[in-house]
Amino acid sequence: MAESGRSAEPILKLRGVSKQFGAVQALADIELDIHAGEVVALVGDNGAGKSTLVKILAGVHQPTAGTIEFMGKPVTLDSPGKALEMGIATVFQDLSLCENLDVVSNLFLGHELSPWRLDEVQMEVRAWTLLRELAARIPSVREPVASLSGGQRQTVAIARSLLLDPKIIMLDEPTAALGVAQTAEVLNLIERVRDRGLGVILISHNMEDVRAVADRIVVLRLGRNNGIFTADSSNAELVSAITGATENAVSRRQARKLEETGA
Ligand SMILES: Nc1ncnc2c1ncn2[C@@H]1O[C@H](COP(=O)(O)OP(=O)(O)OP(=O)(O)O)[C@@H](O)[C@H]1O
Repeated sequence: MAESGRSAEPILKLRGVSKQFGAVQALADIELDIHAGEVVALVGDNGAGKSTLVKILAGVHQPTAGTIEFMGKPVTLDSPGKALEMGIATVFQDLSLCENLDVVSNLFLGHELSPWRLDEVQMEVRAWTLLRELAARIPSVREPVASLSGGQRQTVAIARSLLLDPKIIMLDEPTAALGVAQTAEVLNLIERVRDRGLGVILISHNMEDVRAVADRIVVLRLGRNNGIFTADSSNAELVSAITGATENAVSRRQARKLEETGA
């Protein structure tokens, strides 16, 4: 649970954040810190409150209680535009890409460099530069998005968010439905985004992916914080924090292994 000796103030700090939908308490008393240059995985079972938390940070939902501080100041994220403007970008699972448009057009959709005279060359150069910096494997920026793989689409969606120069990027299940190679591509990309100094919030059900890139793993259970872990934590510890059960298939397998090795 230690914060690995980090001295810098978090970019994003949530304290006592709660959200009620009528009689349903979706989130209760949530604490979350996100620092520059770290990947924080947000994990939890179905209904744990991950989506609700993401939507609060994306300005879609307003919390019913609690405070959100961004760069040391209390803020109100009362619309998606406000969150983006402040520097919190979200890549939702649907990616919101235009299939028939090419990569450059998708990257600059809605924020073309010059609204009066679209400078195609400038946009293309900027697109290439960014994708090269991210070591993204996109065959051509003039390729329509429809012909790209799942991993490449995720890359385009992430790159598009980066053009707004955010401080925090939230990725909602970025590797869901991706194959092994494409997943590796997206995980590499997440590391590059972290190396650019952004705080990354990764929502994922896949513990292997989470362990591969996350600096900290924040577990939510039934709308509450249920522990903060690192990639070194055992699978059994994580599973029991997620499910609330200390006795489960993973812990039994682990106990058997320990017995066999005599450790
Ligand atoms: N708009 C809403 N109206 C009423 N209840 C809601 C609403 N959104 C979420 N909830 C409830 O809040 C709780 C948390 O849901 P949430 O979708 O945030 O969980 P989750 O961790 O994202 O789950 P999943 O992995 O299934 O998406 C659930 O009990 C859910 O039914």
